Amino acid sequence: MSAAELIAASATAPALDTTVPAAGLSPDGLEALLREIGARRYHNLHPFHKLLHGGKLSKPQVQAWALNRYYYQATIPRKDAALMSKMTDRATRLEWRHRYFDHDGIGDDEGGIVRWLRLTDALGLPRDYVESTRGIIPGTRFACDAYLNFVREKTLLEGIASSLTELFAPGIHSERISGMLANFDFIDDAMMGYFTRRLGQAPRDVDFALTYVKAHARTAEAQQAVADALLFKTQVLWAQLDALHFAYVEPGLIAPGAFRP
Ligand SMILES: O=C(O)c1cc(C(=O)O)c2c(n1)C(=O)C(=O)c1cc(C(=O)O)[nH]c1-2
Repeated sequence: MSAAELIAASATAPALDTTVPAAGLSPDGLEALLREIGARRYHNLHPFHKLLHGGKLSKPQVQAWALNRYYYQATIPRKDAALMSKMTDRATRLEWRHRYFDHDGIGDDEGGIVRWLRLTDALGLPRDYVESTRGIIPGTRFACDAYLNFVREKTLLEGIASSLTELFAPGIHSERISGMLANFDFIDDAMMGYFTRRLGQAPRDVDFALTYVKAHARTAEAQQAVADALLFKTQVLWAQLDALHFAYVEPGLIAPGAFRP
């Protein structure tokens, strides 16, 4: 689907109603609502991703994506550390802590952030420039910081619910690996290492988070907060791609100081 077709489809799509009924939902009813939010709002639908996975971007545009996405990667373990500080129960912390180590690394595992830097290295971006985050666009910084602040400020249940976009991540990761390998001659298997690894990690993460949310959101009010948290998170992801599209696709207005191909 082209960007124009996507825009036309979204203009005529029926509204998404995420109101939880006053009597509340069953745990499976809540899961169905969350899956509906993902089906309608996840960033796999964003035109920028269609361009990326379809090989319709130039190498400098792919560099801009990888450079900006580094800030999301670097925010995730900070977010998970903030979330863990809200877990008064040791068993829950023990369940969650591998998510932190998945990104920062532990023992022989170098972790996701280093795997991401291997991608930016191979794309020709200097590591100190990437790690400094000097070149990211403002929209990336504000969206990622909003996610971190959301988790800091909201309840543990809302924080866990906001991670549930990962329910939909394995699909987009597979699409990205195969699409980018097939469509860009400057991408190879090693550069997709971050996503290949996530294919095994994300399903395990969401199993726990989804079970937790279904067990703990037992009132209509709590279920509404969960649905709202997931919606918020889809907006965190969407806003990053809107900003990238605006700066590096069209109209091509790059903020002062941001990476210029
Ligand atoms: O490539 C993607 O589209 C994508 C999306 C998401 C997501 O849905 O938030 C995550 C990831 N990747 C990812 O790699 C990752 O480690 C991750 C952690 C989280 C989270 O909210 O805790 N989301 C995501």
